[in-house]
Amino acid sequence: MAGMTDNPLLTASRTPEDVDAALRPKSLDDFVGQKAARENLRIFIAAAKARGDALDHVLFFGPPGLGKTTLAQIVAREMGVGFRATSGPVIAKSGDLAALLTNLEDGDVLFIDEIHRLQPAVEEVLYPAMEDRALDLMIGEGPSARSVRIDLPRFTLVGATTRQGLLTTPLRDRFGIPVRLTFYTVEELTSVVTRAAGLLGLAISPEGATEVARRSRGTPRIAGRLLRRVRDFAHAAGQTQVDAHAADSALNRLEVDGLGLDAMDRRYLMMIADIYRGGPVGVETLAAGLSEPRDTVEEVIEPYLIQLGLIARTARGRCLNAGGWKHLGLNPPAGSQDGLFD
Ligand SMILES: Nc1ncnc2c1ncn2[C@@H]1O[C@H](COP(=O)(O)OP(=O)(O)OP(=O)(O)O)[C@@H](O)[C@H]1O
Ligand SMILES: [Mg+2]
Repeated sequence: MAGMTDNPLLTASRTPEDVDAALRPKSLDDFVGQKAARENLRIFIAAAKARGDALDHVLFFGPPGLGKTTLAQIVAREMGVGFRATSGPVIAKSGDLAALLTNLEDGDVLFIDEIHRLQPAVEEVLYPAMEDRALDLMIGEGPSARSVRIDLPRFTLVGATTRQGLLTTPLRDRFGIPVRLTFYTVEELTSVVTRAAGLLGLAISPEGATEVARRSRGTPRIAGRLLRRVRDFAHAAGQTQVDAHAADSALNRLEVDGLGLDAMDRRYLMMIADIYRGGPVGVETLAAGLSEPRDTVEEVIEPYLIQLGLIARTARGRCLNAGGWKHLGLNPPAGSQDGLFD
């Protein structure tokens, strides 16, 4: 499993993943929120264990930072099996995947992050592996070439993706347990923040925890990051406990507004409001204007703004909703798409 990175004391330089690892829940009981997904997984895991079988293949999908990697690790731990991790872009050739598969031990979880980015030739190796626990290898070349089928150990493929829509149908269909992760409620994030503060040894009042939760974009990873920065400001100010006021002033200094939107979110909203009079405007145009890849705009920026109802994705492009104008403190122009005549 994650092994060394689980212990922050053993890692000198911390990548963002290591920082995440310190706060990662280790069991389904520790995992806050996503109640339906959690309870279903609990049942499927118990049933597979009772049958003495591997768990069916699981696909986690949803915006970044909601707990896909965390849940993949928890699945392996709750099943009591080994955890091997890789990611779509890292597997260059079908031979690499074949090697990974043949080296699995009975029951192992093979985690493929960013599974929508697998090469087509690599993906084809997965089909028989997932369906029949078999690998089809070509031996020899030319007219004498023949295909040999090799049996694989029982295993569970756990895939994660921020873009379920980019998965091919044959791949998507081979996951018996698709799990959609959704943004967390403020209440759930308050638990996440309180738990994380405990792990960080930081004293925080319930109101302080709620303030951080409210402004974390529905995302545990952001809650963890903001909490660390709030802790830094509190230390600098010599405060021993973070209360609502301390959290609020720290978050203001981080330019995180009352809805949890950051500078990039506001630039995005301002661009639609200011330059495109509320839209509709195409996502490519917005991405170019923000100097951000289109993927980032669609996967990271937009989902939460849509969830808040500030913008809408329409066939002709993105539009600012009444709530979006209001959040910017602006009035929609007369005759705009939204609000006045709807
Ligand atoms: N339900 C939860 N309770 C507490 N902490 C959580 C929860 N879900 C996620 N976290 C924390 O949020 C951080 C990000 O989680 P994780 O890495 O699993 O997200 P992800 O969905 O895999 O993101 P990405 O799409 O970027 O890979 C981790 O530090 C993890 O500990
Ligand atoms: Mg992840």
